[in-house]
Amino acid sequence: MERASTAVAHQTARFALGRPILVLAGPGNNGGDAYGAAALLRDWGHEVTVAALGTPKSGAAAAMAQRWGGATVALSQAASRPVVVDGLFGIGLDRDLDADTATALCWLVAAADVALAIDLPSGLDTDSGALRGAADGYTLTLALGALKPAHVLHPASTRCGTVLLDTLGLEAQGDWRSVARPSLAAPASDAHKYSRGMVAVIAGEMPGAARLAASGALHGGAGYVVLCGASGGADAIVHRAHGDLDALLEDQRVGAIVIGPGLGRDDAARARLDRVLASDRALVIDGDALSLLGRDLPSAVAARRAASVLTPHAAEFDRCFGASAASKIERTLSAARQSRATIVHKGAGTVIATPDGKILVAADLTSWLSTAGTGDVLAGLIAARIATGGSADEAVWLHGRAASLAGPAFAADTLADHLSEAIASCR
Ligand SMILES: NC(=O)C1=CN([C@@H]2O[C@H](COP(=O)(O)OP(=O)(O)OC[C@H]3O[C@@H](n4cnc5c(N)ncnc54)[C@H](OP(=O)(O)O)[C@@H]3O)[C@@H](O)[C@H]2O)[C@@H](O)CC1
Ligand SMILES: Nc1ncnc2c1ncn2[C@@H]1O[C@H](COP(=O)(O)OP(=O)(O)O)[C@@H](O)[C@H]1O
Ligand SMILES: [K+]
Repeated sequence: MERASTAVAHQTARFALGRPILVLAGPGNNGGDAYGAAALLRDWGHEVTVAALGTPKSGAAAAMAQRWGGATVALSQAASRPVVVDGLFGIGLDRDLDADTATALCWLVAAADVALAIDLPSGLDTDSGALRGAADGYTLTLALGALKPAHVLHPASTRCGTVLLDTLGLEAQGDWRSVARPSLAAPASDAHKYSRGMVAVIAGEMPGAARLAASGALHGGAGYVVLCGASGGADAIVHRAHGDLDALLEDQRVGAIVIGPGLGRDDAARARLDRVLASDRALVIDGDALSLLGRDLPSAVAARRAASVLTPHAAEFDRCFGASAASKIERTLSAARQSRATIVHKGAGTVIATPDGKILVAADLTSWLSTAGTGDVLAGLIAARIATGGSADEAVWLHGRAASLAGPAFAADTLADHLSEAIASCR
């Protein structure tokens, strides 16, 4: 708590620039951090007011309140100040904020020029990222010890402002980490198109979606991309008829197959899906393929001999694994274990889980990705990374970077054009 209060005081001082500071102190250790920071800021010469909610419950927090020693006002009586430090609740919040607390907090945060949350904005569920009365408008959140799921999961993440992490020297081992820029080498000097990674995309009723996936694979670094059952698309994509599917599944050079984008849900689609599932090729299973399998998906995929990557958005995830109130991280991990597949659970705050229990979160994806077809590009890109010996999280990072490079209001058709620059930044 000493280290936490000091970190909070330092960050606050950097932003306060002499302006009056209001510190909100709750009854738990989050409040303890707040009292300790208030005492330091006062000792450094800042004008500090403390608004208290309840009395400190732990010995450590009580000691910090004693160190503050000065007067406190009740939260409900607090006047606004240009700088607000929120130490009402952190990871110990176990129920919604009551209406009076939520109202006072919302008003004080909104009225401040700078609002800093200690560890978490008060009123967020740490593990699920659900809103439990939190205010809007924080400038920054100083995460203490380690990042918590609420810092990266939607909707909580949208309330945090800029998240800064101070590990406090605790070396806390989290069970998940953020998707990071991969390091990608250029192809070996003796590379050829097949050794670079060969990807097959199986088309269906809506060939445009499969074309987008093929384009994602091609621009994502694959050496050879076959589009099976659809014509058109980039000139470098090789076309095969649906009649060639069995031969393609036998082709040992094929490193990964994408099935699902635009596949359709009729009998022909189902028959193609069953043939592909029975193959010993690595698969990326997306869109209609996920919906066709529905609740049969976990067992159908777990029975496969080769690797599978599933790329559901929220509705597809529920269709395959059932709806639940548990956190996106827990649900994705459980789905990965059940299906013995890597799951890329898409959406604002994409969560990736592997069957061996590794969890990665991509929190800072641009919301311009929410346009039709970007998921198809991602499916192809994942296949390209897998066919070249890489991983799904590399693809998620590249997809996010390409979307940032594409700028606002891009169309999925142009997203793959930015993958080259995204890959170039991964040396
Ligand atoms: N752990 C570490 O390593 C470190 C932890 N650190 C800090 O400690 C923080 C966690 O502290 P914490 O565990 O005391 O929880 P915290 O969020 O202060 O609140 C819990 C209190 O609130 C109460 N309560 C709950 N919900 C409520 C509600 N809606 N409305 C009203 N009351 C409610 C609940 O009591 P109850 O009323 O349920 O008896 C309990 O008294 C963490 O975020 C970080 O800042 C750092 O100092 C450094 C390292
Ligand atoms: N609000 C958002 N913020 C960030 N990324 C998003 C958001 N909405 C969607 N995405 C991303 O955009 C892609 C959309 O995929 P998907 O829903 O399958 O669409 P489609 O099937 O039309 O391609 C996914 O990669 C998803 O993570
Ligand atoms: K807080």
